[in-house]
Amino acid sequence: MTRISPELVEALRDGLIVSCQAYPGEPMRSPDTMTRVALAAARGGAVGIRAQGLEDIASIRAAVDLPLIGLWKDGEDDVFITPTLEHAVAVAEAGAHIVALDGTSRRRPDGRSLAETIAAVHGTTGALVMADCSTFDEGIAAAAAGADLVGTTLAGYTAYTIKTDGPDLTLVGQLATRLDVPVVAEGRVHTPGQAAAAIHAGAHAVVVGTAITHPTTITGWFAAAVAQNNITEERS
Ligand SMILES: CC(=O)N[C@H](C=O)[C@@H](O)[C@H](O)[C@H](O)COP(=O)(O)O
Repeated sequence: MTRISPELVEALRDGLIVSCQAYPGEPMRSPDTMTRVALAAARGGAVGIRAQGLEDIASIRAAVDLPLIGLWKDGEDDVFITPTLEHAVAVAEAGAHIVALDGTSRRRPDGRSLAETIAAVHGTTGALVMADCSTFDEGIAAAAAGADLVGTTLAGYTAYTIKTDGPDLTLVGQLATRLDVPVVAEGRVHTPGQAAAAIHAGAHAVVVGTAITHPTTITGWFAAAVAQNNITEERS
């Protein structure tokens, strides 16, 4: 077992982590494609990569020499980001330096508490843990449960949180003020300005996914703007 050193987290400070994920059935859903996307992100200045699925994690770890946050989305339950200890251990064994897992207060499918899960990941794999949270209280609880990093990943994606237009910078700021562990801003960071604002709000690092690595969504943004422009011109 190799224990991941804290210097790896230090290497993420004030940096951009690029999330390279394609969803089931999408054209870019293949480990080779995601690895190429991650290599391209590394060339652009990413200090870390976030990747989903065991094959993508293994492929990216072999090809990209950057800290790797891994997760495994699975199941139809509310808790779907690396939902059980079994998933978390598999993510670490696939090559993730940091295992991202659901850090909310919701019941986990295997019945383990967050603290039990984190302790077991630390004990059996040596990987670090990033807790993907949705509220201030969850972030505080996740740090107390032993999380090495706390992310705002699920803010706006639980039944009891509101999806802000853009990243939830208020939550980032509140957590960064209170916590000793690094806070990672993640979710709906769509512009360079928002990424910079997240660091300014106190984030240790910022994760950007969709706006860099999901061409279907990005194309949709442009297509909608062009269509809107056509409507405006027709009216004038
Ligand atoms: C809620 C959820 O399932 N988030 C996932 C977590 O890994 C991904 O689908 C997101 O793309 C990622 O968090 C990055 O966020 P954005 O794509 O908004 O930059």
